[in-house]
Amino acid sequence: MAALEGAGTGEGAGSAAQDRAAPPVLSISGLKTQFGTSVIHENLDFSVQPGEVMGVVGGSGTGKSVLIRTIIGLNKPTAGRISVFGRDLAGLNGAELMAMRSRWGVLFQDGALFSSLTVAQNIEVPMKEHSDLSPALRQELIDVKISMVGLPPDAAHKYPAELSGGMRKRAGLARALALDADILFLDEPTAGLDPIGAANFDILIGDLQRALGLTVVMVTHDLDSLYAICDRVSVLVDKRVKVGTIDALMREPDPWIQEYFGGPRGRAAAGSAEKAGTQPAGTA
Ligand SMILES: Nc1ncnc2c1ncn2[C@@H]1O[C@H](COP(=O)(O)OP(=O)(O)OP(=O)(O)O)[C@@H](O)[C@H]1O
Repeated sequence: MAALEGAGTGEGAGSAAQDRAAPPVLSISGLKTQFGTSVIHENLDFSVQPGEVMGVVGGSGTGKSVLIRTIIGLNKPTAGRISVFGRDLAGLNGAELMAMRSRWGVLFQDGALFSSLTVAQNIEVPMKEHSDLSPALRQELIDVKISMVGLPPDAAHKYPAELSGGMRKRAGLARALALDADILFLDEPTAGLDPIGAANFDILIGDLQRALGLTVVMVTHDLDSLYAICDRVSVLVDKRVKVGTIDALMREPDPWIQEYFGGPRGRAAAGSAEKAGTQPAGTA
């Protein structure tokens, strides 16, 4: 990883506002994850800068979802250190961890909404858990979040089963942003959407990232998303991570990386990004 970390200096497609000189928002060092005898990550090191959109890719089973779950504390690292806003997560007490959790939002693949709650009630869950806002203020904020993710106002009273897949993802995003998060973790946000729905969701994430100054860490299989909104990409391969701009990664001899970015799908995504005038990450 070290050879590539910070390899590209060009601004990416996502967030021109990222500050490479500032202390990282997220810093991972020597991370090892093991389940029984199965080692998933070995000695991972990487960091994410404020305002950066970091993609996370890798073959099936390389531990992309486990990485996100480990960062947000749902899985305990076997070894290594995870720091967010300069604080080692392992050193936080319960109250500090709770406060830290209110600074990030998470959107899992299926939106992970509570099926027995309406969209408004789903968005209200983190507000109730992490804030002492009055019910009236919560209601006002819920309306703002619903509109922010491009849902119609009447979506507030609908149950997840009454929404399309794309709308469910938007509702999940509204819930992830319920508390004005600084960091957004997204696990396969465009999975299951048709290409137009996926492209629209990428645009929404890019717009929100810029408008709110978010730092985004996004697991994806979607090459179009990588080109459209990511500044750099972390590739999980052989239990390790290689981090760089797409441009820098394409110079990596690793066969999986070559196939992924240089294969037919990678070339098609690069071609459509060029046609659409989207600047591929790190090729400035
Ligand atoms: N709690 C757990 N206990 C044991 N093994 C686990 C656990 N969670 C994940 N794994 C294993 O860790 C490996 C990585 O899983 P993960 O879901 O992170 O893969 P992924 O890279 O996200 O894959 P995909 O692209 O297919 O979704 C898999 O082999 C999985 O079976």
